[in-house]
Amino acid sequence: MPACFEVYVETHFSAAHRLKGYPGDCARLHGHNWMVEVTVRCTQLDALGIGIDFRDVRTALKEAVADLDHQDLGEIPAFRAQNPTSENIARYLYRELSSKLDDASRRVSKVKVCETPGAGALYWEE
Ligand SMILES: Nc1nc2c(c(=O)[nH]1)N=C([C@H](O)[C@H](O)COP(=O)(O)OP(=O)(O)OP(=O)(O)O)CN2
Ligand SMILES: [Zn+2]
Repeated sequence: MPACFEVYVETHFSAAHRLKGYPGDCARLHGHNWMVEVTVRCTQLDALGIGIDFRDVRTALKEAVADLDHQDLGEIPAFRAQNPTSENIARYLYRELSSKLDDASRRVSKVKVCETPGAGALYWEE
């Protein structure tokens, strides 16, 4: 069986959103402190025993999240045609991060987004 490590880094961002068509208060503009966790699957370790440096993951994650931080998410092009739900934000960040971090020996395996402690969504592609 091939060796497999998963390396993860978490961060937060603050933003406003509304869920168009939602049958309740989430249809109104409101804010969250979102938690985002990215997990990178690595099949090799370097000479230091590192699959991917936490710092490299954190840099990519902070760059991706910077485009969302302190924004009204509905005004961001990625969320004009789809609601900025946890699911859609997780998919958006997965694709942003995959384009920066994937290589021959590692790939982003999942992104987790939580709007409130204990409730969120995970996205991955198989
Ligand atoms: N599957 C999803 N369900 C909901 C989402 C979502 O993105 N994916 N989003 C919302 C709203 O954004 C809502 O603001 C968050 O709801 P909730 O987790 O219930 O948070 P509250 O602060 O409203 O918690 P209460 O304890 O209910 O006050 C809804 N659903
Ligand atoms: Zn919300």
